Amino acid sequence: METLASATELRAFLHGLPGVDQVGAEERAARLATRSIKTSAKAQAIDLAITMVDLTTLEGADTPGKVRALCAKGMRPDPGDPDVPQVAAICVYPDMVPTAVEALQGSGIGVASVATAFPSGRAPMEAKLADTRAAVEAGATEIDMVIDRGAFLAGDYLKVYEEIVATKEACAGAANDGHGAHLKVIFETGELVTYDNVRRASWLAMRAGADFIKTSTGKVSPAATLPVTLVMLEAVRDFRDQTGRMVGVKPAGGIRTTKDAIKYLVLVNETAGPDWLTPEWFRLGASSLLNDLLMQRRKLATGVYSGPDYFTLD
Ligand SMILES: O=C[C@H](O)COP(=O)(O)O
Repeated sequence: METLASATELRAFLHGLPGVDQVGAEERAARLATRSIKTSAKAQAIDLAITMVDLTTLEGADTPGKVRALCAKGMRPDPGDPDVPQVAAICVYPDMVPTAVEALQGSGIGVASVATAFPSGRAPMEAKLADTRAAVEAGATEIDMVIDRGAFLAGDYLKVYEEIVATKEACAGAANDGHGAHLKVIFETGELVTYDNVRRASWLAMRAGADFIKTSTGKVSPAATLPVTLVMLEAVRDFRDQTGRMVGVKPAGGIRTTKDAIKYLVLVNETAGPDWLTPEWFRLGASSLLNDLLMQRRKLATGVYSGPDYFTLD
């Protein structure tokens, strides 16, 4: 993160970024989405995708029992096959963090908490920071904050920048061995409307210290799309070229099939490059993708399609 001269400097920087070629981005994403991969590579891709899943439940009706069941599923996605890798993280609301921390103890799986008045981002700053601190103190290893889209769309970039900086500071709690929680910054790209805004939000968040940039909350349509993710992957690639710092990317919302997951992996490889093809730098935020990955994995291994009833619900 860096010290900014002023709101004027930030606005000039963001508006000085090259505009996104909308047609070009959409065509490139569509072209990459048609790329086929060999069966052996598909098996590897499915396992890689499983390791990248932030297995998510973000419902008003979430209960400790549901969160514990999700944690069990994340640790051992297919009880019938111990070779299936575990997921990257379990993503929950802040009040469910203690339950997830306890259930995942010793597993190495991260506990991601949404924060800063998720999903709208509409609350006084102090409430947003308290939200974040509570999650970190309860043991969250990752914080998925939402930006203030209203401020962004009104052109108040400095406000958004300062919120990200303050949230990053709140992530540096006493928990997590003193290293602090990793900060993912959610743009809600469906509300930012243009690819130019997505590029601006990406650079704004990265300059403010984001560890990850994330497309969506899953509560607004459109959520994650391939072209939006392409724009974000270009941003993290260019940011590393300029600063030497790597930032991760997390598309989230509406990703439900193995086919979709593999399209994202191809996009990562071809846009940011293979350095990003690890759970450290790329995640798939999803509430109901894991079962399809498990079904396709089993089908590849046995030739038999097990059907959704075979696996526990996710
Ligand atoms: O961060 C993850 C999203 O909330 C998940 O959205 P989804 O339920 O559409 O998979």
